[in-house]
Amino acid sequence: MQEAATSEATREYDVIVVGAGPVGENVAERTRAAGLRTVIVERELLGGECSFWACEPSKALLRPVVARADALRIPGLRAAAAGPLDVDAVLAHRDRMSSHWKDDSQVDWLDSVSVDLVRGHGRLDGPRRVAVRTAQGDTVHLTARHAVVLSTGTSAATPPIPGLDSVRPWTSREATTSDRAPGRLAVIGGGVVAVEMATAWQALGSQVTMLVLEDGLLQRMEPFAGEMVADGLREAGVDIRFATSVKHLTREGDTDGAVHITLANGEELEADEILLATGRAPRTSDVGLETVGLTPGDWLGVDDTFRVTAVPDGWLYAVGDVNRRALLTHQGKYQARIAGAVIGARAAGEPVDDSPWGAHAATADTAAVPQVVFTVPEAAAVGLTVQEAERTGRRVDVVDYDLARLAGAHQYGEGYRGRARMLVDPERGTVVGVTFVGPGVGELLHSATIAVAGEVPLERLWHAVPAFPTISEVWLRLLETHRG
Ligand SMILES: Cc1cc2nc3c(=O)[nH]c(=O)nc-3n(C[C@H](O)[C@H](O)[C@H](O)COP(=O)(O)OP(=O)(O)OC[C@H]3O[C@@H](n4cnc5c(N)ncnc54)[C@H](O)[C@@H]3O)c2cc1C
Ligand SMILES: NC(=O)c1ccc[n+]([C@@H]2O[C@H](COP(=O)([O-])OP(=O)(O)OC[C@H]3O[C@@H](n4cnc5c(N)ncnc54)[C@H](O)[C@@H]3O)[C@@H](O)[C@H]2O)c1
Repeated sequence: MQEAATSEATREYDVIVVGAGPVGENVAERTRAAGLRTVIVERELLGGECSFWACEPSKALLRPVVARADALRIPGLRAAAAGPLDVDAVLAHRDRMSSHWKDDSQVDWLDSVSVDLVRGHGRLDGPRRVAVRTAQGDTVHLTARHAVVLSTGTSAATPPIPGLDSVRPWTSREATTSDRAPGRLAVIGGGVVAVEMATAWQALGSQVTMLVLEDGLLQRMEPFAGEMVADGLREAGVDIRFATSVKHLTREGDTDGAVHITLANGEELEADEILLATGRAPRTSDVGLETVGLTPGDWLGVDDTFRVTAVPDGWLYAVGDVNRRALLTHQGKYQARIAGAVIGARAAGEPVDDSPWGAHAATADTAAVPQVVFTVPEAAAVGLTVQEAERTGRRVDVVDYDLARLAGAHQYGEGYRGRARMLVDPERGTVVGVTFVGPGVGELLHSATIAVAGEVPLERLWHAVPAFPTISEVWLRLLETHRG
């Protein structure tokens, strides 16, 4: 399909998707595959945050760091890997993995799946209507027969710290795209962006200081994950300050002077750049929510089929980061597959199966969300943590295992350190949560996701034999430990 030319006439589609990040692209592909005429609206680059300012560039920065840490554990390879990273080569690799911030291949793909594209800023303009302001200043009016989908994602949240604007802080965008390592980088936050970007820039030559409100990292995971990731960061030279809040910021001079950071406890420190890694805010402040009775700037609450619950008649859907169910690309794409199918079924007058684990309900959003944190060591988790089980009053058996005892871990690298935790529902005899921390565990996570989402009985898991000598033998050890 060609990019649409602008005109004042209203164009009618079956489905309008606003926001062509990974989620919007997948919704559009699915509704088109269901036979619905679909248009997608994008104001920046097709591929969204994930492709250009988040997952892809950040993982490209981290892969050499993680690979080098692995190589340093291997006899015969250690000496070869002992030197510093080739920073220019890493940054060039990051640029390639971000397609040099061009979306031509995405445009070709959209074309190949027969979805129309309108470039510009989309806003709701009353029920089933979207007005797109193009870069040329024209307005394209669109109307939808069946559904409008908002998949506008999130941007970095900015905390109310006095002086913040005047220091021009880095957000995740600058942290993933910078073409140089600042001499001193201060990071505010202790979540996923903070630990990943601290890992990357420390290895690329910055002296990183983390300023963390809480007394641990990665608060949504099991506490041992944050502890082991903190150990790894400290060993790499990162200065982590827990229970620390920033009171005031100033920057010397106009552009590249030092940032002065005053902490609430009165301490002062300096940095060349300061990164805000303090969570995300929904991109809903300028998408016309007020024209359909919603409040601009709010997250969009949805049911399990992604209909926005506060809007009558079921024509408005919100999919991906913007509904706040799980701020992850793979989970957003799962939501997109479900949303595409349900919009298709409703348009065709077919029955909707929104029962738990049905074709049209995103049950995994609440039962089995996997996440890998790409640090040294990696942290990977799916399903419940002990804290979540306690909060929701769910009884669980907790089974722990030290990964260093596995033959596969010894083969993986000398001095391997890692931990695993499995949560079992004692009544049903199924796994409801798993956390792994250690080198290489990211690739192990899907086995846990299958166990949790598949509700595989422990008796049957006993027959799933892990290969020797791999780290996946942890499954056997966890089951043996549970049996006593
Ligand atoms: C540094 C970082 C690293 C991350 N790493 C990972 C990772 O390794 N794995 C993982 O699973 N997740 C990761 N994430 C999370 C991941 O980036 C998001 O979950 C994902 O991008 C959400 O996709 P989305 O399509 O919902 O939104 P987005 O990717 O934000 O896309 C939304 C799109 O909508 C467009 N848009 C917004 N408003 C309008 C409008 N009014 N009109 C037209 N277009 C509009 C935007 O331009 C954008 O293209 C990371 C996030 C960050 C910040
Ligand atoms: N590998 C991955 O899967 C990956 C990588 C990066 C990001 N992400 C996704 O992106 C999302 C955003 O990540 P994030 O790290 O920005 O958010 P987060 O919610 O994980 O962490 C936010 C951190 O900021 C701190 N914070 C919040 N307000 C603050 C304030 N006023 N002052 C000081 N600290 C403050 C919090 O205490 C917390 O430590 C995550 O939900 C995650 O799902 C995923």
